[in-house]
Amino acid sequence: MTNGELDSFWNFLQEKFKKEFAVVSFQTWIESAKPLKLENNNIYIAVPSSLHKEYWERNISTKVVEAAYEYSNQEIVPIVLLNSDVEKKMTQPTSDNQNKVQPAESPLQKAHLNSKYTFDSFVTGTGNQMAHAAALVVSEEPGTMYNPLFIYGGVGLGKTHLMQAIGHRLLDRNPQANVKYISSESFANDFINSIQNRTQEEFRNEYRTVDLLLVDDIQFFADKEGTQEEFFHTFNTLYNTKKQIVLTSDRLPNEIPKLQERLVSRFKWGLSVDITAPDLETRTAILRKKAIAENLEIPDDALSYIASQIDSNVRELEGALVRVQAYSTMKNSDITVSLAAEALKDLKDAKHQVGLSIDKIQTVVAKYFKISVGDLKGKRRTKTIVVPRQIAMYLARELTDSSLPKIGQEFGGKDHTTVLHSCEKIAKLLESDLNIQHDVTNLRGTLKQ
Ligand SMILES: Nc1ncnc2c1ncn2[C@@H]1O[C@H](COP(=O)(O)OP(=O)(O)OP(=O)(O)O)[C@@H](O)[C@H]1O
Repeated sequence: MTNGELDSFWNFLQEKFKKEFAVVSFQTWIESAKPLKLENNNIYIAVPSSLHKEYWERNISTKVVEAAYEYSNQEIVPIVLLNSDVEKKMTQPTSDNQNKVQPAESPLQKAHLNSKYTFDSFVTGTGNQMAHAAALVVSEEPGTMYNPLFIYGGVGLGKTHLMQAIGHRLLDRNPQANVKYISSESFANDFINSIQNRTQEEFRNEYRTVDLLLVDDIQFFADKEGTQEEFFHTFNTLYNTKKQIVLTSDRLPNEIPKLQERLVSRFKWGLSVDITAPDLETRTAILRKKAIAENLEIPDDALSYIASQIDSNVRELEGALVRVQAYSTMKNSDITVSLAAEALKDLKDAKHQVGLSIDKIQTVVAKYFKISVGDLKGKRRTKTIVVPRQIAMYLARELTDSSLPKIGQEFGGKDHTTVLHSCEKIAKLLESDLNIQHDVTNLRGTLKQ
């Protein structure tokens, strides 16, 4: 597809969605969006608010990929932008477009920090007070008091947010500081690439000269011998030059399987703090802050109701808020407790589907991916089997009440931490990977029939 065909593709899309969406939804989400351009198999789409952006990314993007395929047999992936960002870009003075020098990366881009994850937007309460206090100290006196700072706890409880807040604070105080945020998986990939491309010297320079190194989800170092070896040397260099290291994990260092003893002991040199699930008051405060940031008008009793429904994961809590907001737009009515209850009903129903067994999930997933149930339960680690296995575990967690050990047992006697890792992995991929979103949506649909 070329840019010349953009308009007719957009018309095609509109006609298609008109049939699929209710009138109010169509007017709210689709009509307000504008196609900007096609480039490198991406279609750039501008939307009016961050709520629209979230809604598009969760619910519409996959449909656009499907429609594009139907229209042109091509894989076109949408990139959703905010109108305000697009306008800002357009009003920025441009001198000579032809010979334009690429603007230097901002310190935030260079550090790979999410602009939303600051101390200001972080709500403290029982469960995260100690971690918050430690993070503040580290951001003010990096490399001295608690090195490394090790933040651990369950999924979606704010570890990444807090770790990045340290990076923001350091850059606020010293914009020249060399801050680097990276997930442990990207660190491992960078390292492997550096071996393949013979660029180990650059790799080392990049990681061993930072002022603050933030490594997220360090539990994924388990089993990666070479990466652990490399990280050991990175750690030593930074530590010896009094540079700050902050690590997160879903568990304590000594509970991470196959983590070298010398790393375990180093990770314990500083301070380990945990984050536990927030209580109702904190959850309500988090929702209130998010609602204010998004300019949403939601009465306090509705906020408390939403907070009372999701008790263990702040990421899911934020998702519930978006869901309620989308539902109120669709119904064209204000948010009240009863509207919130209606909006979240499906979510609860999904968790308690009568008769849905792990067995059934395995059968459906195996059929969908054209592999056997034995493959799902087995130990083979090829990608074509590992991803379906992780998706099946994720769905078993989402759609049944089975505990992690029970799910592990049903998948050929796997450890509960393997199940946890799989669920987290898929939850993360669902945020960005359109193929996975597509597969999981299809499978949920089939399982609900
Ligand atoms: N105390 C809090 N105040 C405000 N927002 C929060 C808080 N805790 C979590 N969040 C929000 O919840 C979402 C999930 O948080 P985050 O990604 O930091 O979790 P995590 O513990 O790193 O999860 P994972 O284990 O999946 O890596 C983010 O959008 C974050 O901003």
